[in-house]
Amino acid sequence: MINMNQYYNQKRKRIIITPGEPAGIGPDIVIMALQKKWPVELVICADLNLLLDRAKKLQLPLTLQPYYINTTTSYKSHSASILHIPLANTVTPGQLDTTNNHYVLKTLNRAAYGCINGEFSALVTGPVNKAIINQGGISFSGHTEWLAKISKCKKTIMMLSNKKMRVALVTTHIPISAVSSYITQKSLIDSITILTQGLQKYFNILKPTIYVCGLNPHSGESGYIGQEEIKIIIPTLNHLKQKNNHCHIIGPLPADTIFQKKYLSHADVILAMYHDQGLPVLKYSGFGKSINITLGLPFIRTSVDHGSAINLSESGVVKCNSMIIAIKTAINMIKNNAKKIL
Ligand SMILES: NC(=O)C1=CN([C@@H]2O[C@H](COP(=O)(O)OP(=O)(O)OC[C@H]3O[C@@H](n4cnc5c(N)ncnc54)[C@H](O)[C@@H]3O)[C@@H](O)[C@H]2O)C=CC1
Ligand SMILES: NCC(=O)COP(=O)(O)O
Repeated sequence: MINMNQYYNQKRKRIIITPGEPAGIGPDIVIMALQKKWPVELVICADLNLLLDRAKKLQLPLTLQPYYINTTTSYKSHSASILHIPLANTVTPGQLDTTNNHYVLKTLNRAAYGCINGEFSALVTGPVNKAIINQGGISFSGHTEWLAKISKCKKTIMMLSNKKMRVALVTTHIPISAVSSYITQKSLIDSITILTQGLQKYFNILKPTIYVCGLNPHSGESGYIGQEEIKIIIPTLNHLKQKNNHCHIIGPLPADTIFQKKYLSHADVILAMYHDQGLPVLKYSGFGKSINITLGLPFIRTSVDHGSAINLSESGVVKCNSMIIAIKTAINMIKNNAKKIL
């Protein structure tokens, strides 16, 4: 039986968008993306006046109608529904302010709980500034970890994607000194399982081919440059290769040579061991045209590939391609998942 939230969401798919850090470019890229006509209802979870002021400064048209759960709005360009969450303090673009941290997290929490309870079909996030949230006394390492906590998920997967490649990570926002301790049999099995299920469910890839990076230079050089491959990664992958029929696993391969055409043309995804092993390659191949997807949550979440770029807020030189691709990908993920439910 569906509840009232799900009923109104099913009538017209709703996507909730959080613009993120109010002093950064999040509001700018959301307003820019709203200049297009979208085939779903977009609900912006933010301060109404922040968006109207920013649109004025950017000289872009914007119409925002109050969001009501039991009415749906028509799809028009430069318009959206607004789920108003008031700012704590007036925003000066380009100036981070800890007093607005709770606002940022309130928008995120409201949007995430709305996805969990079926009110929205997907969450698209704009960039937050992790440092200012921590500076205000709240421990925050990223949306990925925050949403996992809210959703009570022990493990999720960060996967970035563009036209050339997908890159997923075993570990996310942790210090480099801690990475090795997070590379365990369990974390590898969980990562590959979540990745496989996510690619099947949302991208229609029935048996994904996953190329896996080693951790150490040259994948440990037979144990002479690090032992993690011999002790953990190779035995775990061998175990999965024998037991797991749901995906093709290749590796571990040295991270410095895995990102070449002959592998990428066969790989559905490259699984890197840590953030800066995989993401610089992906961002070099398409920064601003890539997106970030969290797999393993009980709802769809996509995001931009860039940060809050506070130096560019209101500058008018900001690019919104990543936000547009994040919304389009969320729509496709909703469609692919719906086909499986029917
Ligand atoms: N999804 C999210 O919430 C993300 C948040 N961040 C956070 O953002 C903050 C700033 O991070 P940075 O490392 O400085 O990365 P950044 O992506 O904000 O900026 C890197 C460079 O790219 C430029 N840039 C970024 N987005 C752009 C756009 N849409 N159009 C034109 N130029 C753009 C910036 O001006 C800067 O020169 C950090 O707190 C970081 O943790 C970073 C990545 C993703
Ligand atoms: N490098 C990706 C990034 O920092 C975004 O992380 P998240 O906020 O989406 O967890």
